[in-house]
Amino acid sequence: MIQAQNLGLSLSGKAILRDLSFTLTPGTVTAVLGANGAGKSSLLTLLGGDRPPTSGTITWFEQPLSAWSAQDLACHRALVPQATHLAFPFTVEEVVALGRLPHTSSALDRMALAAVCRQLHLEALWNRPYASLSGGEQQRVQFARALAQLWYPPGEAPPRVLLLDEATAALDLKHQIAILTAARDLAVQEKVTVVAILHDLTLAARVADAALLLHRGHLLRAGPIGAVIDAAALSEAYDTPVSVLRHPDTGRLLVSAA
Ligand SMILES: Nc1ncnc2c1ncn2[C@@H]1O[C@H](COP(=O)(O)OP(=O)(O)OP(=O)(O)O)[C@@H](O)[C@H]1O
Repeated sequence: MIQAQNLGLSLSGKAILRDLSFTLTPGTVTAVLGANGAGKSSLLTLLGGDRPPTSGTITWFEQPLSAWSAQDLACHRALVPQATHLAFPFTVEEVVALGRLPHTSSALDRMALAAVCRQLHLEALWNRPYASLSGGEQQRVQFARALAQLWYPPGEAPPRVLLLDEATAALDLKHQIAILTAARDLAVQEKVTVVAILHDLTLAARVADAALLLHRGHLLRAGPIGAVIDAAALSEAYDTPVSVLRHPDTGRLLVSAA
């Protein structure tokens, strides 16, 4: 369980996040929603331990996040950013292997790389130079790197956190669903806590169990996804009329500008 209590963040004298309190449950996917500049990426940097909050506390699996060492954190949480440009001429395999750097067993590293390559169907890209890939292909490789980082042998399931910062924004429909389904599987099957910033609200309604809706650094709404995907709350958060409909065949929620 991850608990955030009265979180605040100020940068360059500006209040970016104010008084956020919420709980993230292992085995679930939580979407972080909100307009540009609402504070979503800033919140992810706090949740991943990359920056301390200015006020408030974060507890990670019964321990203050500040008590986790950098090495321990690296073995238990992975972040996929919006885009990653590398200055070195790495192959895809070498980029995915970066995820194993915090770990110490080369035998397990090989198993992790083989498992992730197979799971994400990266065989055809495996020996290609990373820089030669399209933006969407690079994003899939970064996701694979994060999965390799969080990979443990069957039977071992330490607490883990996967943070996705608009990680599917550059992907086509099929790969968006594939990546978010893989993240969801990791949550359901291995009790990983997944937190994903998503701008596509229909996609969020489809893959997330819960959501945090930010508005100008405040938590406007938090809870089960069905309660947060609400026309009035979304219209306020995005400062534009939003409509929420239900697909007549699948029953899934569809969200669009009204
Ligand atoms: N180092 C900084 N100094 C001052 N202000 C900052 C700094 N970093 C971010 N901000 C501001 O904090 C606010 C929140 O930024 P953040 O990147 O968290 O928003 P976001 O919700 O992720 O936005 P987007 O959807 O556009 O990616 C923005 O107004 C941004 O300009």
